[in-house]
Amino acid sequence: MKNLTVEAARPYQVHIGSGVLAALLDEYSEMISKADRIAVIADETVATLHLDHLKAHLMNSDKVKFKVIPSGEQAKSIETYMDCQSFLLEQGFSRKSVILAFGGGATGDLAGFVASTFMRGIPFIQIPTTILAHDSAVGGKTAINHELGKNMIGTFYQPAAVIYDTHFLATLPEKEVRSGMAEVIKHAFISNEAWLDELLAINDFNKLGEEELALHLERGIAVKAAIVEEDEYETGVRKYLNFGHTLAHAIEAASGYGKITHGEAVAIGLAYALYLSEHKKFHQFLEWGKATGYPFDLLEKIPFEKLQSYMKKDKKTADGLLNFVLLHETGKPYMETVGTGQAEDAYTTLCATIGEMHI
Ligand SMILES: NC(=O)c1ccc[n+]([C@@H]2O[C@H](COP(=O)([O-])OP(=O)(O)OC[C@H]3O[C@@H](n4cnc5c(N)ncnc54)[C@H](O)[C@@H]3O)[C@@H](O)[C@H]2O)c1
Ligand SMILES: O=C(O)C(=O)C[C@@H](O)[C@H](O)[C@H](O)COP(=O)(O)O
Ligand SMILES: [Zn+2]
Repeated sequence: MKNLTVEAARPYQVHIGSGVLAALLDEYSEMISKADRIAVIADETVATLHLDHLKAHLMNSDKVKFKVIPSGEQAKSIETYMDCQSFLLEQGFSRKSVILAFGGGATGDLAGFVASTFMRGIPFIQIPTTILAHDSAVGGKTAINHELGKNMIGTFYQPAAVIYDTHFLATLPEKEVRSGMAEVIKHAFISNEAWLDELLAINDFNKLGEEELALHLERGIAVKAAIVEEDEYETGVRKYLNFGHTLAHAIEAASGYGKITHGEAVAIGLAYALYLSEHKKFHQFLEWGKATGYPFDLLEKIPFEKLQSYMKKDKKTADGLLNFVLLHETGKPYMETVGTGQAEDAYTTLCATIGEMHI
């Protein structure tokens, strides 16, 4: 098992390894057993596949209550948020209670937001179950979506711990593996060329061994943790973690939340940002995306005007100007304001390139 401390204002540990859940629940048993109530918030799919396993290692007590929420982006709705708050109130939760977020990034973002606002904040532990959640479970961004923009309502609220048992990843469908690997390669692009080259050499995610995957997740977590430690509240360098996201979030909102996975949208956003950066690996990244099955062709199905209206509401936008994370080179991100004309030209060229490459 690997352990990493995130030195945020309130430091916490990220534990990662295969089959580590039981030992770690034991490690946090004092915090959990001291709570007057414990809510396990799990999405439907994860509950069906893995809740029995979690239950087997959790204390068997009436204090533990289970709240099953819809799978995917539907979890990040105001309705699910209010449903969870009502559940906590009805079940007698108090300021001495704890929440366990059991699922992928959608569950973690929702449960974190619930925890950060219930009675002005109670502790929560992230128990992530997706590859993508190596990113979402660390760093303390919580959120729900608004029809006008992704993650528009949320807080910065760090978890008390992250218990990442990679055993759960075995049941992920291929689409979700692909989605998660987009955030892994994002972390590589903003940090390390040699690691990036290793990832670009993968042409079939099915061939990724468990140990190899765990190594990539650990590297991604280390990159994220270092940036969060430097800039927890995103006044500066934390924006670099948003590489590819200005367009990605616009695609997710414009196509309807959940129609395309977050990671698939991020992959398209990365291609766009690489083009704008005139990055030497732009074409290589498109080839990699083609081999590994990212749906780049979805981009041309959404008119630029629609994307632009969402991008103008991006959290990095100021005074109506589009601000993108770009790369001088791998590992050297910077912020750049891009004019509407240039943004539209880049969209048109990217769509044409994707068309020519038949992806
Ligand atoms: N807070 C952050 O810093 C941050 C970072 C990145 C992404 N995000 C957010 O995270 C969300 C995406 O996270 P995600 O990709 O984990 O999505 P998700 O939570 O929607 O999970 C994806 C799908 O996989 C299923 N699933 C989860 N674990 C499974 C398992 N072990 N086996 C089989 N199926 C499983 C889920 O039920 C869901 O249908 C987005 O909303 C994104 O905005 C947040
Ligand atoms: O942790 C961060 O900071 C990130 O930007 C990580 C992103 O991968 C993630 O999708 C995040 O939720 C985006 O945040 P937002 O502030 O742009 O909504
Ligand atoms: Zn993301």
